Amino acid sequence: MNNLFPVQVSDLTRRFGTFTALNEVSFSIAPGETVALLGRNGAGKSTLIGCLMGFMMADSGRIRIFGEDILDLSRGVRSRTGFVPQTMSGFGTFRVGQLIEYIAAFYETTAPVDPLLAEWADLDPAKFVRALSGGQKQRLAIVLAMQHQPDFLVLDEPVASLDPHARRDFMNLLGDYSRNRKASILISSHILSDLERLCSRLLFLRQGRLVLDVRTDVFHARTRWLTHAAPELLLESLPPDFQILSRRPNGVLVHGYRDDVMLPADTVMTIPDFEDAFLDITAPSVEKGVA
Ligand SMILES: Nc1ncnc2c1ncn2[C@@H]1O[C@H](COP(=O)(O)OP(=O)(O)OP(=O)(O)O)[C@@H](O)[C@H]1O
Repeated sequence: MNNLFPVQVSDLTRRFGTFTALNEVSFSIAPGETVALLGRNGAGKSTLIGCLMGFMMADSGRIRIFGEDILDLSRGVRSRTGFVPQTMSGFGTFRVGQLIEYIAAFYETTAPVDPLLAEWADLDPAKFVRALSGGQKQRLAIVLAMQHQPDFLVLDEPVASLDPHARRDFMNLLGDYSRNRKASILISSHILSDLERLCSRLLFLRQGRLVLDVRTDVFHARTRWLTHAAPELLLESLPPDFQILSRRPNGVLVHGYRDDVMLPADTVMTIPDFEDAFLDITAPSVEKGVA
């Protein structure tokens, strides 16, 4: 693992009683990378995010943020991180403008909110937080997490309550932010089309395990459905570097596909749609026999 990566997660395991919510998860995030955290309900995304943000302790494994252990982060490193929760709660008695100033003080930020972010959020600073709609609260949560221009930003389903206009504009804003600032971004969302467009890397979690960690362009170039009337023949012919992600009665979804591999005659190769691939890769029923 590259020591210079701002985010390094190694062999992270988190249990709740006898249930293992995260199972030896390892990955890192480079500067300027926007990484999608993908998985069904209960796959472990929020647990992983909780550990990454220091809200929750892992049972084993290690997290380093900008070279520091998550259990012992300096104020300097904390001020380089930002977090957008699924829903914003509390602070109802603050006015929007007051809360923005209050949170900015923790980061020792004196600069005003970036005009593009402020324009996108379109919030009335005089309004009480308790009087905001769900989507407006989510916009405020985003402003609070990004106003100090973090170098590592984590977003846990940040767009669920945003309308389609606000969602599209925010995704564009986030893409520009990551490119311009070279920030490392981890985002979980169930809106796959957004993640496919925005993210340069994909992490697929299934039942607490990281089953695939891949660059988005590589995923598209090298993930294929292979089907054959005699699927056992097809399976026997697959080279060891083809990772089987999912099985169906007549074939397999593989990652690592190359054109130069000889497959049985009449093998049909198709390019999976991203949503279909997600459903197959993350389905718990395919656990058996899958790499
Ligand atoms: N405090 C807890 N006590 C017991 N089990 C928990 C606790 N928190 C989470 N879990 C379990 O851990 C697993 C992972 O939960 P987690 O919230 O991380 O999933 P998720 O991928 O974020 O799901 P979603 O998409 O629904 O938000 C689930 O099976 C959940 O029931």
